[in-house]
Amino acid sequence: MATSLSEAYRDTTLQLKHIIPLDFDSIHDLPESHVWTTKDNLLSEKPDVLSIPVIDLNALNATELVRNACQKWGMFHLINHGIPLRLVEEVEEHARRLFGLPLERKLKALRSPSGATGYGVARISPFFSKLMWHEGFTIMGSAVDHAKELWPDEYEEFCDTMDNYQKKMKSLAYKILLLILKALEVDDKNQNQDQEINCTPSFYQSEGALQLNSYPCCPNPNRAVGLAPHTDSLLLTILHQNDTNGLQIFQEGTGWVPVPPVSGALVVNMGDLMHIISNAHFPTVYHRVVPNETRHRFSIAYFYGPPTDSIIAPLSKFQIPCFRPVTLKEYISLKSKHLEKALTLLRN
Ligand SMILES: C=C1C[C@]23C[C@H]1CC[C@H]2[C@@]12CCC[C@@](C)(C(=O)O1)[C@H]2[C@@H]3C(=O)O
Ligand SMILES: O=C(O)CCC(=O)C(=O)O
Ligand SMILES: [Fe+2]
Repeated sequence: MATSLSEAYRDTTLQLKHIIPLDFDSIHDLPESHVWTTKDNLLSEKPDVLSIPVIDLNALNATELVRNACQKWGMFHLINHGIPLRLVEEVEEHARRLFGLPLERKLKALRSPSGATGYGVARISPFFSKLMWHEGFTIMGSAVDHAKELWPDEYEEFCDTMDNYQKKMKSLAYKILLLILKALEVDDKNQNQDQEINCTPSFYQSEGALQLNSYPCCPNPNRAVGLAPHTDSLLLTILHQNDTNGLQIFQEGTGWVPVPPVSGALVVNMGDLMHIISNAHFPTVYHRVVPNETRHRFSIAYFYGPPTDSIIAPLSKFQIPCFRPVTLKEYISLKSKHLEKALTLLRN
């Protein structure tokens, strides 16, 4: 039987400091464990002169807009995406309620040392010597087991909302994937011949994962990091951010560019697998989150990827593939050992 996404993420055992977040409620000064050096966090940030494009999913020229955005940024804001605002707000409210619980309650749903789901710090944490001003909650499939640990008697509404959101995200992600494949000029004729594209129905079987992120107000935001720079591993990520700045993406030659929230829009960014199938035409987005002194940031990220036994390779229209084929399972394992270097290891 194919390995599930959560099993594929279950191969490393972590130290507790790389699982248990800080008790943010009881902290008034930035602890030494969370002080990053200038080199880590103060790379110059550009003012808002550059902005990530806003694309209407129903625009007649959506394919072209997506192609340009993916080539230049690997990212765009999406409007007219069809996800009811009410549902997005409900997910955000549940996230607020969850992270608002006292630490000892949240620890009941702590991710196990070799587990993939539940409450904890970001998975990339062991790669950095300092800890992040962040707490997360990861859902793969049903959230019921962890939700029962948090709220033994009233977990159903949380689970229903998360299920509904994941279902809607999955079909939106599939629509976006088709648009991106079109942008890569995989025409319908090719689609029938192209083995990788023939995999798209199996992409639809993908489980995806949902990550609730919380970045509490930070006493010394200039010396702390919300989420350390990283790229997302799967095909694409669909992100909702509350009305609080913090997300930034790195552009070669420019530096860190802020991605302020656009009301009603969702942020779509390319992940490592899209970089591979596009034969490096689309960058995988290197991004980070900086903390805020007065505002508590929440974000909801949906990671979309094919089943873990799928083979990921540059589309066959690219005659000189710059990456070797890899199964998603193998890629997850490479990434958990080598982080950003995983992609380089696949270069032909
Ligand atoms: C399906 C995914 C995608 C994961 C791992 C797993 C569940 C949690 C996701 C994140 C969320 C936070 C950033 C990241 C880098 C992390 O540390 O955990 C993401 C990672 C990835 O995109 O690699
Ligand atoms: O909070 C954010 O905007 C970023 C979240 C993120 O990068 C992630 O969950 O992978
Ligand atoms: Fe990310």
